[in-house]
Amino acid sequence: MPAISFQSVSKAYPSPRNAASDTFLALDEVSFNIDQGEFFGLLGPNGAGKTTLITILAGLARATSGTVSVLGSDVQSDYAAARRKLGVVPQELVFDPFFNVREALRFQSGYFGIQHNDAWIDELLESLGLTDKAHVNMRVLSGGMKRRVLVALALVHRPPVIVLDEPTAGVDVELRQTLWAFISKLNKQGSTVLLTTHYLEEAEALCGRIAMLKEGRVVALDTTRALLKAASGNVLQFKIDSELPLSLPAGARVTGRVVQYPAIDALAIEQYLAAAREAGLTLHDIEIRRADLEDVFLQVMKQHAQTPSQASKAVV
Ligand SMILES: Nc1ncnc2c1ncn2[C@@H]1O[C@H](COP(=O)(O)OP(=O)(O)OP(=O)(O)O)[C@@H](O)[C@H]1O
Repeated sequence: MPAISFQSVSKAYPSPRNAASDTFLALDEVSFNIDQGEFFGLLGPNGAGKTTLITILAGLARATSGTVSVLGSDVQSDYAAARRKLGVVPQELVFDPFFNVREALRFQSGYFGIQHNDAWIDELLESLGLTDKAHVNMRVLSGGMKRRVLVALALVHRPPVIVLDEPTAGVDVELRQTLWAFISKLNKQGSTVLLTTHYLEEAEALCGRIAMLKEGRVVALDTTRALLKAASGNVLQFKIDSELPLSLPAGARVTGRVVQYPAIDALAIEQYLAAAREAGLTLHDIEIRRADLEDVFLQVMKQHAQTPSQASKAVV
């Protein structure tokens, strides 16, 4: 039995552009399974439909069509059972301002009918670096501390399936390390993890399999290893002091002073370097590296660039 199953999931919202009777498909026939024990990444650009899919998984929104189940429990028809098996860390910082941290965790335990949960609550506080905040009111915690509490709240009932929706957006390095060490430990102990993130180096390091969504459709789904292997070869990277001259070949990714060219072989690298020399460019910190998940992501998104028919994907 899969940990999570999405079968032909579609979600239509009222169209933001067109007449009131029009709808817009935020999810379009999304189907895939996540096996028990996987660390699975769900990636996609802004607006791809990741949060919509997670909201449906958490039973907080209804799919327009299709079915979703958690360890065999349908998220609609068997909501309570599915919810008990899931721990969802939401993207938004939602919390009750009247409780301190320990009270909030006890209250959440009660919601799931769990009494005497203090040993596990202590372990959660300790693992997430929250022990000295246990008696602090949620209202006065910093954003990063509130995010830690959200993780603890999601895990308070020891769910076998953990869903993290951009858990490291805007959080410091220390929390990232603490969080990933803890989540990886739970994964090694058998928990299934579904992660959405825009930090592709985190996804590359943590996830065994990855699905990429674009405009509500799955456009790539494979092991991280296979996705990286299928990417076209190497990347030539260098820094420049000036603008990139127009005479240089197209296809560069430019971030500030850093220029990156996808380079299939040595000949391609030589050609880029020759073009730079002819243009009189001074190159610094020249480096040739293997394509990483960010390169793969950009390649996949480019392959599925919006076509005119998709641009007007409104369904009347
Ligand atoms: N309640 C809603 N009503 C109408 N449209 C919505 C609603 N919620 C989301 N959408 C639209 O559905 C699409 C998918 O949004 P969603 O939030 O799922 O994307 P996402 O992949 O999570 O993006 P991000 O990376 O920015 O969090 C977007 O075009 C969004 O504007």
